[in-house]
Amino acid sequence: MPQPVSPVPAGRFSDNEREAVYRAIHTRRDVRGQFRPDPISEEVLHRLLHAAHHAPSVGLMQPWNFIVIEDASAKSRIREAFRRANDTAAALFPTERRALYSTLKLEGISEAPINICVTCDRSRGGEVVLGRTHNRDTDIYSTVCAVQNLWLAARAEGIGLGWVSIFEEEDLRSILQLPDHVVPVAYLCLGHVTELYDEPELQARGWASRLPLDNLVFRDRWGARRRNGPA
Ligand SMILES: Cc1cc2c(cc1C)N(C[C@H](O)[C@H](O)[C@H](O)COP(=O)(O)O)c1[nH]c(=O)[nH]c(=O)c1N2
Repeated sequence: MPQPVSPVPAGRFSDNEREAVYRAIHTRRDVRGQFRPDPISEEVLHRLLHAAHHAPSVGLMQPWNFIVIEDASAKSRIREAFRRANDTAAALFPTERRALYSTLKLEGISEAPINICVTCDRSRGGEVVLGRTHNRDTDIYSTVCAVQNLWLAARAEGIGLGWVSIFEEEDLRSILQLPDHVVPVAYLCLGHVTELYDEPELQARGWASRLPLDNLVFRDRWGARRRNGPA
C-alpha cells in the first residue's frame, strides 16, 4: 500500500478547531447591503484566493481563474448589466411576489471594495481529464468548490461576500473580455462588514425559508431500516 509522501495526522480536530469550522459554515452569509468602503488588505486577499485555490477539482484540473475588479467604471458597467437582467427577472414573478422581489437588494457591486469574477477555463488540462470523461460539467462543479472555499475563508476573516448571478452571460463575457473557452461561473462582491444576518436574509425578508433537514435525508431507502423520506 503506497504511503502518503508526507503524512499529516488524519484524526479529529481539537474541540476549538472543530467549533471554528462549524462556526464558519453556520454563520456564513450572502452579503448585499452591509459593505464598508475600507479596502481589503493584500495579505487577506491573498489568503482568500489561496483558500479558493486549495479546493478539490476534477483530475486536479484547477480550472479556475480569479478576475479581481476594483475599478469604479468597470463596476458601474457590471452594475448596469445587473440592472437590465434584474428587470427581466422581476417581470417573470407573479404580481404579489414581484412586489416583494422589488424590495430585495440583490447585489453590492458598487459598494463592495473588491469584486471577483471566478471563471472556469474549460480547456485546461487538455482533451481528456481524469474523472471528467462522462460528465463534462465537473470542471464547473470544481470551480464552485473554489467559490465555497473562498466564501468560508472570507467568513473567518470577517469579510462579507455576496454572489451575484443576475446577469446575461454575454454581458459579463463582453465587459470582462472572456474568450469562448472561459465561462464566468460566479460574480462575487467582497468587503468588510460590521454585522451579518443571523439567518439567510431572504428568510428574514419572507422570501423563502430553510427546509427541514429531515425532509431531505433518504436513509436506507430500499431496506427495512427506512427512517426518513417519502413512503
Ligand atoms: C449559485 C448562487 C447564486 C446566487 C446566490 C447563491 C448561490 C449559491 N445568492 C445568495 C443566496 O440568495 C443565498 O446564499 C441564500 O439566500 C442563503 O442565504 P445565506 O447565503 O445563508 O446568507 C444570490 N444572492 C443575491 O442577492 N443575488 C444573486 O444573484 C444571488 N445568486
